[in-house]
Amino acid sequence: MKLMEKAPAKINLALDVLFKRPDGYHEVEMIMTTVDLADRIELKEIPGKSIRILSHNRFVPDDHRNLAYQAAHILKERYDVNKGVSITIEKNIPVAAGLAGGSSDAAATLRGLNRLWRLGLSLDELAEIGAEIGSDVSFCVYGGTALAKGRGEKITHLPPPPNCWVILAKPTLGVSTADVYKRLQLSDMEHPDVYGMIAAIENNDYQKVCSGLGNVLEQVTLPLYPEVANIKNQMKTFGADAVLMSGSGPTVFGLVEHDSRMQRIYNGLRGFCDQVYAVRLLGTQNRLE
Ligand SMILES: C[C@](O)(CO)[C@H](O)COP(=O)(O)OP(=O)(O)OC[C@H]1O[C@@H](n2ccc(N)nc2=O)[C@H](O)[C@@H]1O
Ligand SMILES: Nc1ncnc2c1ncn2[C@@H]1O[C@H](COP(=O)(O)OP(=O)(O)OP(=O)(O)O)[C@@H](O)[C@H]1O
Repeated sequence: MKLMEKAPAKINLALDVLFKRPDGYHEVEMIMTTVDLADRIELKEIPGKSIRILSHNRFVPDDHRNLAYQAAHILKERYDVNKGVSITIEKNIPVAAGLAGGSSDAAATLRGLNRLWRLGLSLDELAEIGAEIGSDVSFCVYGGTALAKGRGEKITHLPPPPNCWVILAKPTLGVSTADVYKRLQLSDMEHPDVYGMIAAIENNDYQKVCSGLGNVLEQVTLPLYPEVANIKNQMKTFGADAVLMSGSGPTVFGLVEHDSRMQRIYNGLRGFCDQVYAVRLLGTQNRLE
């Protein structure tokens, strides 16, 4: 028996850090939403009891370091599953990009194995397990649009944002999330208006979503990697309505309403950036089948 799960990327429309916690993590308030750029996860029963990871991407680990492996391992141990599984990851989301690719693969593996192994767990239960794997995994279990608090695992669902194109551009460099958080200076920080962003989404107000975009981690990543600031500027010059770095970077996203302008920005960026995507917001939540 085998089945497929889609693992979509996320962007952060707002990302604020409130303080550093005694456990070393940072207390955050983020508005996350999924976009239509997705890895595809194939889960297949195999003889024996092992967990096998298959991927054609050389940056994706094929052992216990893979977040999808960790998801399968936790479910297997916790629910006494005496079966083997192969997890094939068709990687479409750029790696170490700030788009939660690994987290979404783990979340899709949780949803998929819940079906394959007939565990009968709810999305809330899967999201709780996801939090043990990484801060972005709980959100990725649900997908859609949400306010994420705590270290990212406390999720409040929101309606989908106004419909628009999202142009993603990733410079050819990887960023370590841990390193970015470590370098963050909490004093003199300019905070985005996270609750203003929630109101903008609830009112379906595209202009206010655009004017409210903000990410405190830009204050670390932009000076460290001038290429990211360069891509932001290019996107603005080509005509994006609003531009922001996603997560800890280095991917930059631009919002744009009109098809013709989207095409112009996409073509313009392709001139000097290898990884450019024009995708729609997904906005709505996953459901268990
Ligand atoms: C930057 C974001 O992607 C925005 O969505 C997330 O905040 C990070 O989510 P993630 O990659 O799932 O993060 P994790 O794998 O849990 O943590 C990686 C490292 O980032 C730092 N980290 C992460 C989340 C958080 N709220 N505070 C932190 O300080 C910690 O040093 C941690 O060791
Ligand atoms: N399934 C996976 N796909 C990609 N990378 C993975 C996976 N599992 C583990 N990794 C490791 O995690 C690192 C970060 O990859 P990932 O693509 O998840 O970063 P990210 O998009 O920046 O995540 P986030 O936005 O949650 O911080 C990679 O360098 C890789 O070694």
